[in-house]
Amino acid sequence: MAPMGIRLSPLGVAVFCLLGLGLLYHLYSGVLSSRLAAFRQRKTVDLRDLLALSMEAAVQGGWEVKRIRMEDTLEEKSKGKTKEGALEKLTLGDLNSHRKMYYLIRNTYPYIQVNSEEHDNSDGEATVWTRNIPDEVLSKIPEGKLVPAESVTVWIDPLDATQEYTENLRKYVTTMVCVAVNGEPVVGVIHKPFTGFTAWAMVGGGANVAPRDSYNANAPKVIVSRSHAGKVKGFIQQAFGNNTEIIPAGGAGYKVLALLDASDEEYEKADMYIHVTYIKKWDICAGNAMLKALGGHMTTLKGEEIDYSGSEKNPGGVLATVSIDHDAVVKKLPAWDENKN
Ligand SMILES: Nc1ncnc2c1ncn2[C@@H]1O[C@H](COP(=O)(O)O)[C@@H](OP(=O)(O)O)[C@H]1O
Ligand SMILES: [Mg+2]
Ligand SMILES: [Mg+2]
Ligand SMILES: [Mg+2]
Repeated sequence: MAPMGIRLSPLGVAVFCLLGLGLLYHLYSGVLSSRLAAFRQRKTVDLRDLLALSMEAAVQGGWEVKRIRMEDTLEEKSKGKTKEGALEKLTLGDLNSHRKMYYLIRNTYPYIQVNSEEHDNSDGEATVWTRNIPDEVLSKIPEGKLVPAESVTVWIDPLDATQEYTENLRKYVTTMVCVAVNGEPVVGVIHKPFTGFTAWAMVGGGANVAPRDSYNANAPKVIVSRSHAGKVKGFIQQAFGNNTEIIPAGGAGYKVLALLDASDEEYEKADMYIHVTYIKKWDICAGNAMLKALGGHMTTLKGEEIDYSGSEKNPGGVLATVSIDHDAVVKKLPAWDENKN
């Protein structure tokens, strides 16, 4: 019996409850669907998959780099000047390689951040990764490693050593991909289009290159830029003496391989790599990941770690070593002022 003599019909109660539920649904559906969307975006990616994809991208970009060089259709242009006033060259090799590499990665993982040195206005390429992981990777890295997609930044250099590419100095030319997680470089791929060799490494995973047996930290052979050298020679002589052997070479990727035991051709066997001008993160991230995976270091000239998220700029120079006391080398370097080099 309801109070004050009102009788509730069961049908009325049911209709009332349904109306109430409808109202609640209406009020909360917006909230629920946006929560659901946010949940879906919390995607993960497997770093071993990203390594294999990076290798595939570097190889496919490398085919374009090689083809354009063989056909001698570089269509060399200038993108402008570096901070120090050197011409920044751009060729069809850089652009075609960018298209292959960038869209292969973007189409496979549309929700991760990919930063390439080059850009294009085309509609892109309809390529997707085959999901094939090379046996050499599977045997050295038996298990995948998941990370949140939003923590990943991929850096692409579709053609490193463009200057040397235009001079037909083929051995310096590489294509590179790097994967950083929360700004830390963890996967590095450096591919040589003209020998077909692909160097790869994953921090805490494995690598197909290794440090050499010995390095000379006291009287080192130092590898440096041949086309963006700045005042590197004086800087090195101040640290290690006037008779220090300095090896000018093209390409940031090449110079990292010259520190290692890479098997595809003869390298100069450098003990350290020093760069003093304004290099970008797509030039150095892959080498940094590779050295880190092998127990080595790449830092600014003050010994600071380089953060591979956010802006592409690295104004603090580069010191790269492996199997030697990196901090002791930093201490030997002259005081560093980025505005004076
Ligand atoms: N001061 C600078 N400003 C801009 N880019 C620089 C630079 N110094 C070096 N780089 C880039 O770093 C790479 C290696 O340089 P180097 O061969 O002189 O050691 C080259 O990459 P790209 O060829 O991909 O442009 C070069 O353009
Ligand atoms: Mg480069
Ligand atoms: Mg480049
Ligand atoms: Mg360039």
